[in-house]
Amino acid sequence: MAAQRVLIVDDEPDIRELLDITLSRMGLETHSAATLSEAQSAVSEVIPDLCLTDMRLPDGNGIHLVEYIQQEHPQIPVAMITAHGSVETAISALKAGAFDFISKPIELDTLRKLVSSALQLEGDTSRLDNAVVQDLLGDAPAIRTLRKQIAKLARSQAPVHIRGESGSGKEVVARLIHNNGPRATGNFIAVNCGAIPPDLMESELFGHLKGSFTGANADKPGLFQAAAGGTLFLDEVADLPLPMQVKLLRAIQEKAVRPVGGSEEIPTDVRLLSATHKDLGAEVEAGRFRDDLFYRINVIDLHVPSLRERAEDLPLLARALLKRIARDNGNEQADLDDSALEALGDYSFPGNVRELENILERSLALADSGTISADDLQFSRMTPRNPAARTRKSDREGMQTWSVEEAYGDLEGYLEDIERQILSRALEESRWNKTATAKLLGISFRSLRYRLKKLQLED
Ligand SMILES: Nc1ncnc2c1ncn2[C@@H]1O[C@H](COP(=O)(O)OP(=O)(O)OP(=O)(O)O)[C@@H](O)[C@H]1O
Repeated sequence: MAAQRVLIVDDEPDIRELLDITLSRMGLETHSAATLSEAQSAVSEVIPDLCLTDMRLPDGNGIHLVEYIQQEHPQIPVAMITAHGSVETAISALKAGAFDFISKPIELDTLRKLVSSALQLEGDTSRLDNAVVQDLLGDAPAIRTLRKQIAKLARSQAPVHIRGESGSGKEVVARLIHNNGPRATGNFIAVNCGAIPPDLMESELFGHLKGSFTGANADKPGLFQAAAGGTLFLDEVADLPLPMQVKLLRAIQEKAVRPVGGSEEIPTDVRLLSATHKDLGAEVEAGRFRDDLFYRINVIDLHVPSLRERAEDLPLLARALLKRIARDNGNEQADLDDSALEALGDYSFPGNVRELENILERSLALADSGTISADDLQFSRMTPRNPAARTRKSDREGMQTWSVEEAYGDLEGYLEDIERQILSRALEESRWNKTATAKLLGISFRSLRYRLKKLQLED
């Protein structure tokens, strides 16, 4: 097999030589260029399998080369060589489409790892595209764009922040980025930052040494260590307490973690993906999320559309998910009739695809035959279908606003409708945990139960 080709772009002869020797020892064929214009011609002549470029070149900068390659030969991965500590440059390179960066002075071990992982990216991408279609169901334009972004980002090592409502598929997207990239053979570790008690968080993430606190009976590695060579997915990252945000930022900056009770830092090699259903920018403005951490984890920002934003996908999703559920239950036949599809189309799905799955699972269990009809969906028990027919202005967040005129003739019904919306939103915010919902609304658990029952929101 012909050796893979690497194009080295740097105006310093010493660095070119160092890279040349190291890469040749890895069995690679090297080509070099000292300027931006030389590099652009070499890219078209050599069509390398990888390009390593310095940031500062005598006739331009490396970002231009990244952009040029993205435009002309998007299949070629580019890694940027940056000056020590210049985070801004590294981030601009990643945003422009570089798959990774390495800072000077170049550590040869890091260089070898970077090059090996970049060259593993070569291969049959049609298989990957199929996997993305299968796992991320949908045909709406926003989903098609998302698939393309996933395929591209899977090749990169850049931190990606995934935004989207609860249950919209953020974790599905994170897994696809991991599974289709060079770290696929490593672990994908997902951690829900909102679910770990704050006093255990440091030890969960970074590990602890035996005896470091009561109950620490043995050394325990943390999630960073478990994800080494793979991907760490920080779900609900907005829920990280501020002191923990400082420690996380440090771990990202130093690429090392210090276990609780330890005095030494342990190097880590993880790709960081994160997600939240909150508006992280607004959390920064409100002082609840550190802007320096935001800047580090939000290098690339992906938006997963809510089910409402892609209503045209509903029939396809419902049928495919139902098939999956039926198969898992040992049933071969399952379908939805037109009345069921119409009823689903009328519903707003605050819990998105997860809620759709739950509704279908419950309906299939209730249906007399393998075909689900509108009655089996039992929407009357849980959704305000009739009151929701009132059309009202929506505010920025999609929460409805009230108007006096609309209450005329049915004040009780109107107030109930508003209360129902508030409860649905609070339930969603608290991920359907009723204790947390009651706390959020400042009412007792009993009172919440009573209201859910009264408003037929109980499932
Ligand atoms: N496009 C999709 N195609 C197929 N299944 C999907 C899709 N989107 C979501 N799902 C399914 O919906 C459920 C919820 O998805 P996921 O856990 O990824 O959502 P999430 O946005 O991470 O939720 P949360 O904010 O609650 O963590 C999962 O069972 C997932 O398989």
